[in-house]
Amino acid sequence: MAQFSPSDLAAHLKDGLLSFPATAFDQNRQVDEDRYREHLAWQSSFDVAGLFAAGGTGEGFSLTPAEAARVVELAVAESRPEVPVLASAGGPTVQAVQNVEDAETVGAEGALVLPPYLTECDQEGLYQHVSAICAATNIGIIVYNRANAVYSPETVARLSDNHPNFIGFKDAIGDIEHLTKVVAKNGDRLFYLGGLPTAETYALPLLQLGMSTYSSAMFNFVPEFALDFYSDVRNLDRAAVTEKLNRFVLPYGRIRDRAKGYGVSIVKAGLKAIGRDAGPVRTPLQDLPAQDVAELEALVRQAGIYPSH
Ligand SMILES: O=C([O-])C(=O)C[C@H](O)[C@@H](O)C(=O)[O-]
Repeated sequence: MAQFSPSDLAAHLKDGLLSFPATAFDQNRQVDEDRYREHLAWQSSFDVAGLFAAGGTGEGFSLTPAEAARVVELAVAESRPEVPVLASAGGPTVQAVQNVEDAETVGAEGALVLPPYLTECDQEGLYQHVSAICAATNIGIIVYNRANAVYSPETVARLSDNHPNFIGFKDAIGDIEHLTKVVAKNGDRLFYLGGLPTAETYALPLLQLGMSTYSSAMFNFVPEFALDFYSDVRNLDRAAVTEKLNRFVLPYGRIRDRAKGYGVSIVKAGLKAIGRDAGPVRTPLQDLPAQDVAELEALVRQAGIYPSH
């Protein structure tokens, strides 16, 4: 049974940093439960507002529904009670509905709707897809505006009007005009989170648009730095944000840009670099070669942001 009502969950998440933990795999690319438990316990020991298990960085798109349910269950078991766990809902509508039903059963407080795989979709179809997901559960639902799932301001408003448990809008498109319209139309009824690859890069300008938080993939391996960065953003400390962008975030982005999909793979490389190996990624992603991992490790050390424990 969820401890947070959907509206309490939104209020809780909107003013803290959000973690998207990597899912640990063993060398056969099967979920490594022990390592995942260890990673989750470590992630939740920091002052983070929520843990999105089996999200994008958690390779939720590469998990079977049964694996996703188990990963969320493990996350719920390992997370501190004050840190809510959210699941993901992906693929076709029947699977996404299954994902949220499973998530609620294992104790998740909410779920993020990932874009459906492969097909194009228009507003009515997206509305019906998310409506079915919202109707299948009592936990809070957030949509992820990305790839083939671009929600118009009107579709977002329709979901808000018809589903009290629809609580949030996450963006990875970065279209300022679109975001302005979504926020202007939906206001405080929802909370808004940034989800572009390496969300820190955009955090300060997007705050002005109403996105008070974001999903930090790098929180996986440099949690203290990620929390300091978030605090600088919320304090509107432009000088401190710029210094941290130059010291780590932008050079990190240059390694990330070497191949498609590295936005996720580089997180596992980062975990390897700090001695908390979470194993390989699953295809279609590819792991970073050893020389890139070494470069990332050197960057973390030079930046002085190796985790303290
Ligand atoms: O679902 C996810 O893992 C994401 O939201 C993508 C990343 O967390 C992105 O925001 C990032 O790379 O910082």
